[in-house]
Amino acid sequence: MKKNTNAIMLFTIREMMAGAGSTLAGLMVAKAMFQNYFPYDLRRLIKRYIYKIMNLVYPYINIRFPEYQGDGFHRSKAFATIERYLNENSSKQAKHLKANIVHDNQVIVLSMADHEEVTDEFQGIKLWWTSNCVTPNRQSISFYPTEDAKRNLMLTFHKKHMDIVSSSYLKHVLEEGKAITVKERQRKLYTNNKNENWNRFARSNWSHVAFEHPATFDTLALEPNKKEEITKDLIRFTEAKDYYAKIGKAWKRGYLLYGPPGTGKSTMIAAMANLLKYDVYDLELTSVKDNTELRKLLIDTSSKSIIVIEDIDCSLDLTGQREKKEEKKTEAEKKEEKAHPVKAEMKKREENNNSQLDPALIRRGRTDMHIELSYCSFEAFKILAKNYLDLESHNLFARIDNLLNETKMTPADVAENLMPKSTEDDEEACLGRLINALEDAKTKAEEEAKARAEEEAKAKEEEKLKAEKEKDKEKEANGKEGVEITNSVKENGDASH
Ligand SMILES: Nc1ncnc2c1ncn2[C@@H]1O[C@H](COP(=O)(O)OP(=O)(O)OP(=O)(O)O)[C@@H](O)[C@H]1O
Ligand SMILES: [Mg+2]
Repeated sequence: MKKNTNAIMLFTIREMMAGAGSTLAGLMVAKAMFQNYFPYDLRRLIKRYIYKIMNLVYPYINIRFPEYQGDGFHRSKAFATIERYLNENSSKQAKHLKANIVHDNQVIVLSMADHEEVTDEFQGIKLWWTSNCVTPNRQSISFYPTEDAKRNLMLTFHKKHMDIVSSSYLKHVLEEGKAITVKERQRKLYTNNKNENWNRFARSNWSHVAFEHPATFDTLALEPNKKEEITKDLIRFTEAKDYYAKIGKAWKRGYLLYGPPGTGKSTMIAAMANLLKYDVYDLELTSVKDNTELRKLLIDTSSKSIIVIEDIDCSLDLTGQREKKEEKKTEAEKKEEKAHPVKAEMKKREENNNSQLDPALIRRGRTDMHIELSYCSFEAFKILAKNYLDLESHNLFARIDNLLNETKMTPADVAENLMPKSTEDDEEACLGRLINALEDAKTKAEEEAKARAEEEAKAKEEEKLKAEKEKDKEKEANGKEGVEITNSVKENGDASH
């Protein structure tokens, strides 16, 4: 039964083909006659008049955007951008769509299938876009690879709208298309840290992987008003292209994020990248040879990118100040650092605060906004409790609020305590663990403060004793001198007599 159906279908097509064949044959004969019996000049004249008449009766203008331009090897950027723009409309309007699977088989992007038409409206005018595909007619057998089908997009509109189309519609299509491309593209995390797998012949100085950090401003534990201030600043910046051009300033903005380890500096960078849909360039300054290389790296970044320099205070001594600081270290300090390198590194990181940085680096213009990320506040804790336990309130919150006021704990440590460690770990257990950790931290801090106070008191006592001894010594010395003076006075006195 099924076989029969197929057969009927085939028959019908053959019928149509036969009909079309006779029409085509008729046209071919007419064309051959036209070419054989009319002299060249007369043919040209006739063609010109035919076009003129066509122009009079056909009031539309067609603009064709081929997929490949020039050498035929490079896909036209305009084509790709227009395609993106049309995808937004076509997936709602067109009945035949093509599915393109992108981003490692994770995302399906629908686009207009060949020979589909969609309408668009702009400033009250109507325009039509058609997608065409011309397959080369191959009549001979060739050993060479076959030529691909040529695709193009055709824009049709009434000729009275030519001004609007050329002055604003095309610009609008390209800008919208670009914005959609940015929104949908697989973002990348670039790094200039060349490992052993580094391809020496690669054209770029950056290597990259897909950027897939899930952090967002919603999940970032930070006071809501600070969050709002930062996100508003970022959005204002992205929308200020014309403003930057007007004031003659390069369209870039520097943010200095500072704070102890585990307070969310790197997390915030990921949240910024996700908010703006920008690529991230992780610039490892210690791998940069000199200024020329740095400049090359910066030139080689794409637009819409966030360039991150982690631990800027530790990675490069821009003014040689750190070297001087190193030189000033006492032998004992150097020995201590060698014996406990991890502790020394932690200390260095703890010193990572605003005031320790080279002023040239953090002055306005280089870094426009300074953002301090600090120990976990109660507001920040509430966000973490929502993220990790889906909890908005609990009777243990008040206790945690008090403890957070009394002791310092980084959001990283709070998060670690809140995270359920087994299936039996319920919210009560997680909050209880955090309370224990906070109490431990408080006791430890108190003990440390006590020990420090004792040490300070001891040092002061020692200092006092030392000072007293010095004084005694001085007195003794002064005493001797005094004696001598007395003697000399006496001698002088003697001499005067
Ligand atoms: N403010 C925060 N909001 C949400 N999660 C946070 C926050 N701070 C820290 N975390 C959690 O702690 C982990 C470590 O934080 P992150 O790497 O952002 O800290 P950092 O400030 O960059 O530290 P470092 O100075 O060591 O680089 C993150 O993966 C995240 O899970
Ligand atoms: Mg970090």
